[in-house]
Amino acid sequence: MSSVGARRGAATGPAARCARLVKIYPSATGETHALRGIEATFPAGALTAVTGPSGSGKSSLLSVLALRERQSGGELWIGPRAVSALGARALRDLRRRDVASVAQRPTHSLFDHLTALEQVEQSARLRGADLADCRTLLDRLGLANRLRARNRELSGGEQQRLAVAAAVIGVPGLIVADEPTAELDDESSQLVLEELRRCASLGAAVVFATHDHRGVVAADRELHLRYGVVSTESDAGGPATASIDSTGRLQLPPQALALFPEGRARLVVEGRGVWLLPPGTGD
Ligand SMILES: Nc1ncnc2c1ncn2[C@@H]1O[C@H](COP(=O)(O)OP(=O)(O)OP(=O)(O)O)[C@@H](O)[C@H]1O
Repeated sequence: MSSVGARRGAATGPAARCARLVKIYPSATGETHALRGIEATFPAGALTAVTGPSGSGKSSLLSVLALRERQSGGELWIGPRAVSALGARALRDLRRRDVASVAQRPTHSLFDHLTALEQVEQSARLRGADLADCRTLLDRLGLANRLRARNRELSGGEQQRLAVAAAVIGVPGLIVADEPTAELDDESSQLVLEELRRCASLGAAVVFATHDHRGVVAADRELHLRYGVVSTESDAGGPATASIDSTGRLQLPPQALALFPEGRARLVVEGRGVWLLPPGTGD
């Protein structure tokens, strides 16, 4: 059984959770604060779509979640384990067996010298999965006739489906995919989303970034990022709720922000709610 989350049905606690997560990229001209205190939970058995405008921090969040990048601050728990407390060996084991990722550019997740079947078999071996499942999986993703093809012989869409296959074989507890349907037509997109759904139904926590309406519709929940924080959260088809972080901050949507040109508000706590009023206005 995976150490990350519940497997084979019966989903229980979160497969991953982050609190006050910060990611800062240093550069010659200064620092970019890509994540500014993310608070989020990624439940086992659920498909979470991470959305938001370009530059809002989706890929940065996914890279940290997938253990490809270390956070600059805050905490990330994978299953019960705080990532900041893990040594190199424990991290490597988690990456191999429990956390799978599909990079935004599929070739970054693939090896040029291996055939499609060999790529998936390699992941299967690392996770102790049954090698016989590899062909079936590639078949489900529409790649049955590309088993012996190498990357350079595959189309962008085929590479993307292959990267998904290598990530999901053996159903690791946490599957992180950066825009896994970006290169795909409707039919192939459907195959990928069905495969991610199958993994969730087997107990994996699936987290994927998307600009794609098809992806949002297929997900159980949506986390919407703006300026490196979770702006709103919603469950499938339900209303979005604004996210309030552990320090009490919440992000106003742009249309509400326009009501406060001075960047200040008067807070009136009343009964079960709170009024947010431009300074100087009456009750
Ligand atoms: N390796 C890096 N070095 C420096 N800055 C980076 C790096 N990666 C991302 N950034 C910056 O961090 C911010 C968030 O980028 P990120 O790629 O996480 O956003 P995104 O929401 O995934 O965008 P997109 O939808 O365009 O992929 C941006 O300002 C980006 O320029």
